[in-house]
Amino acid sequence: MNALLQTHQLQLALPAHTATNTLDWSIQRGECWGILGPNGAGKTTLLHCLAGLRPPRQGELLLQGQPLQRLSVRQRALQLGLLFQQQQDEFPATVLETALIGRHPHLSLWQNESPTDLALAQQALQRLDLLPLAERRIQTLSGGERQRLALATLLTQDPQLLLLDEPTNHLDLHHQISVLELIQSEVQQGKAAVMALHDLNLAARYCSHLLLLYPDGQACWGEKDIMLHLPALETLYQQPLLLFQAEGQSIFIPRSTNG
Ligand SMILES: Nc1ncnc2c1ncn2[C@@H]1O[C@H](COP(=O)(O)OP(=O)(O)OP(=O)(O)O)[C@@H](O)[C@H]1O
Repeated sequence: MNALLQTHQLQLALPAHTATNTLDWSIQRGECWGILGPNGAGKTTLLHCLAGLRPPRQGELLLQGQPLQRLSVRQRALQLGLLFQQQQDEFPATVLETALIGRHPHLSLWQNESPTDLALAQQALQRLDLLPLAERRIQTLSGGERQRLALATLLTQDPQLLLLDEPTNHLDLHHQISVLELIQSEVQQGKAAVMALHDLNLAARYCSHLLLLYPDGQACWGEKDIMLHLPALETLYQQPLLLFQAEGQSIFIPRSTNG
């Protein structure tokens, strides 16, 4: 079976990425990948590269076996969707209108949204606890509500591969868990997700696989249980950590660096 996304000999076009290693990575249906690394390591750049928004320094990306660069923007958007780290709201629109943008790749140029498109957007808003706000202007939303709307728009788009840049940004504890469980349930239905995360404990709990990205461009990747190696994580973050087990989960706590 084809991987949803494959990279061959990939290197990101970042000046700090001086390592000669290349990324030969394969993302299969049913996998939930976490990208871990310190600020500036290149997690966002990697996600943008996987989405076809930034060319790599070298290498090739295959989306369901097709070279990504040869696919049109619409063909890409039918197969993958990207949640940006920050949302840009330049035009006035309601919550429902914004969720419906997710249907645009599925419509021809002058085609209006159908009742099915509307139902998909409403279902996505419902899953993100936003249906009561459907007619609200997006400029009036709180940070967490706006983040949940971005996720609802992505669910309305319904791509096979979800690329998520810090999906728990701005979310309270309850919504962090509900959003990650929602992503997990999408993956269990045969999609795949790749998400940049800063919370090691959420990554340990919700990801099946991890990619550790170092500031010089070195990377290692594999199944979560192999990658959650304390010394490797301490080197990655340049931060001593304590490791506990609770209810079968690994819990990482940063140690004080003040002696
Ligand atoms: N357009 C740009 N011009 C110059 N430098 C850039 C540009 N975009 C990204 N960078 C630099 O590339 C590096 C990687 O940025 P990126 O946003 O991918 O990191 P990140 O791992 O996602 O970081 P964070 O955890 O802080 O979100 C950073 O040092 C950043 O300053």
